[in-house]
Amino acid sequence: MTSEDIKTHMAMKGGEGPDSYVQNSTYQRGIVEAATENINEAIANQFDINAFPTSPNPICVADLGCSTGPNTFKAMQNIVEAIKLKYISKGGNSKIPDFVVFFNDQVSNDFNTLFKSLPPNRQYFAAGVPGSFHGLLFPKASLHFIHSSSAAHWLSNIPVDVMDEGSPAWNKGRIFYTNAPKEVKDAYATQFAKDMESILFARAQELVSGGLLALFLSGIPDVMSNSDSHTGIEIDMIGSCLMDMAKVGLVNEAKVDTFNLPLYYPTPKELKALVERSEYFSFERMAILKNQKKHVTLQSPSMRALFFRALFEGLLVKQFGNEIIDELFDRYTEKVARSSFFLNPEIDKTIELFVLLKRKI
Ligand SMILES: C[S@@+](CC[C@H](N)C(=O)[O-])C[C@H]1O[C@@H](n2cnc3c(N)ncnc32)[C@H](O)[C@@H]1O
Ligand SMILES: [Mg+2]
Repeated sequence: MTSEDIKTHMAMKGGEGPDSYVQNSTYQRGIVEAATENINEAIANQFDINAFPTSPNPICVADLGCSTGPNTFKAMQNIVEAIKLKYISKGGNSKIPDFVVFFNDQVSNDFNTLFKSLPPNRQYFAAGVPGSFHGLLFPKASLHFIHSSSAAHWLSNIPVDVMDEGSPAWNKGRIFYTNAPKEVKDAYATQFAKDMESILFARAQELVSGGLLALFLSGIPDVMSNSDSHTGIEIDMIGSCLMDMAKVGLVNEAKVDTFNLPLYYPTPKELKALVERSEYFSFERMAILKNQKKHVTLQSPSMRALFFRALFEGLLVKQFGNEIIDELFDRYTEKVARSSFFLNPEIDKTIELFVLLKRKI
């Protein structure tokens, strides 16, 4: 899996069918809902409307890794409403500006589905921006507020060592770093650190002075080993289903060895250290959100299978072909149903991290 493969195959399952992201993203919706309060506070306390010359210039907002909807619409509506409210309450006689919302995702994202379902009564002009958020996406100093939810923990690349048979970080027989040797986890952590640096560098160019960057991403608590993470175990189980299939000749084992998922779950401490390193931003706030939705929305093993299928199908098809996907997720559903963690929600240690950064003057 090269970085080019990731770019072109990572997008969530398009369309609006039963296994699409649109139909299987209530979990991520829970994060957007839990974030509302943090966003409102950030805009009320840290968004300085007097610093931005508006009218006739619009306020520009971007959502990075927006996917196909509908969660992005809810997030963007909330941001626009909160900024408008600020103009009404604090702006004196100044006119409420126009708003432009830029919806960003990888080129392989199903933007047609996104555009078709844009809310008809939206209070903003909408545009799609294709490309990776690890690079520059917008002109210099053109954005006032950048938001990203459930996306910044996706990596741009698989660390080379993880795919190198001669390295101690060679990830044989697994597709993720959960339950892998420490070297695998460390290689993933290094890649995440690099990617975060690229994200911050690019955003620093694009934001106006005083502009805000609000990132929401999945993580694990500070005191915990990665194998305790429920999410990690569940992803690991996709790998173990693939290995079962390799044993009976349904997939090529070498392909499992070289396949690895481009995701990393940082701890709050780790993330804080990385963002504080940036010379362009002041660190405003960090919080841990509680997503109430996982166990409400993913009640059955088959719903969990659909959840992961909507996320990973593109990458899995690229590596293993389309023919194995139904069988893989049938096996996965059975494995989840038999596993003890499924019955015990307490094992789920995944947390949602929020960081708020402000572009320095
Ligand atoms: C789980 S979805 C989240 C979608 C939406 N933000 C939500 O909350 O429902 C993650 C999205 O991030 C996108 N993504 C991941 N890495 C990206 C990158 N480097 N550049 C642009 N989009 C990326 C994926 O394509 C996917 O659509
Ligand atoms: Mg592997």
